[in-house]
Amino acid sequence: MGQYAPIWDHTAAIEVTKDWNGIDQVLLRNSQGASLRVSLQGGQVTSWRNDRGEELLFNSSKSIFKSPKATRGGISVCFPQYGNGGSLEQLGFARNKIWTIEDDPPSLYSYDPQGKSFIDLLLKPSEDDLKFWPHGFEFRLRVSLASDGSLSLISRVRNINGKQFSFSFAYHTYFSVSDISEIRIEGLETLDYLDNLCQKERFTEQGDAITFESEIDRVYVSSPNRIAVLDHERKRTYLIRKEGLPDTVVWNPWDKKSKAMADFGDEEYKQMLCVDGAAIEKPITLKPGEEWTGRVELVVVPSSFCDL
Ligand SMILES: O=P(O)(O)OC[C@H]1O[C@@H](O)[C@H](O)[C@@H](O)[C@@H]1O
Repeated sequence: MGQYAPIWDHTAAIEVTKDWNGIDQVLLRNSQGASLRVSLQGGQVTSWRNDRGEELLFNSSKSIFKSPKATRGGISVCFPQYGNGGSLEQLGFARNKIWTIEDDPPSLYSYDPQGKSFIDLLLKPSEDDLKFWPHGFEFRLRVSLASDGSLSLISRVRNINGKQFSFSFAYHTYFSVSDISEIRIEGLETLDYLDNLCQKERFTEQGDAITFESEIDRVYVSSPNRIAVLDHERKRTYLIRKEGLPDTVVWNPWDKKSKAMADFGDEEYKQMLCVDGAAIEKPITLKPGEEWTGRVELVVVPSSFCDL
């Protein structure tokens, strides 16, 4: 295993290979042996491993690996729609498109690349996309792996249209957990949420942490920028730090009775939990020439070090 290198040559830590559909996927590694893999199919992060090689993201064993759809698991970028309330496919088209690698993107304000390996991806609408969503945009996604193994995603959406447009957004993140009934989420207590299981009715969270004993599908609105997912059995806590993303989606389908999900095993709900940094309640509006940035950083710490 490599030594800690304060200045990590990120280009040396990147490998591009083909997946089984012949689509490029990028493997990022850090000097400690952690890794992450991102596919040009959807810009989806399909794997994130710590320095012991343990997978931190859930991927369904029944995922249908057939382009052009996002697979069930990992982290997918939901844009320009979240949910199935709009005219587009559920969770938007960005995750079902082929992205390109951008070698020299416009520089990122306040980004410190030291010790990180990263890749820049770009999505522009095709003529076909413009028929369904007639707004010119450039979507830049930087996926980074830091020397401590943390993962960050930075999205930049620029309006290159003559008119303003609005969109909603989420990093749809399937965490791998030991057993959903043992998991707690801290940081969302006392907040209002829109309950997707009750036609988006608004409720206020009453518990002092979120725990799971049945299906949950909620959008916590105006949530804090730091949230913790505690997995006692694995003695591991996921810290979610977000910026530019006011909401947090929490979803576990439980025994999937309410949904027909062919790409999901009967018992797999026990090993997954989606917690998504998002902008849903109030869509983002961009005037011509404006750019929006939404960032999330995922850090894993031993449970005893959890500090929001
Ligand atoms: O099947 P996907 O695209 O991974 O998304 C599944 C779910 O994602 C959740 O975040 C939504 O709130 C659910 O309503 C939805 O069904």
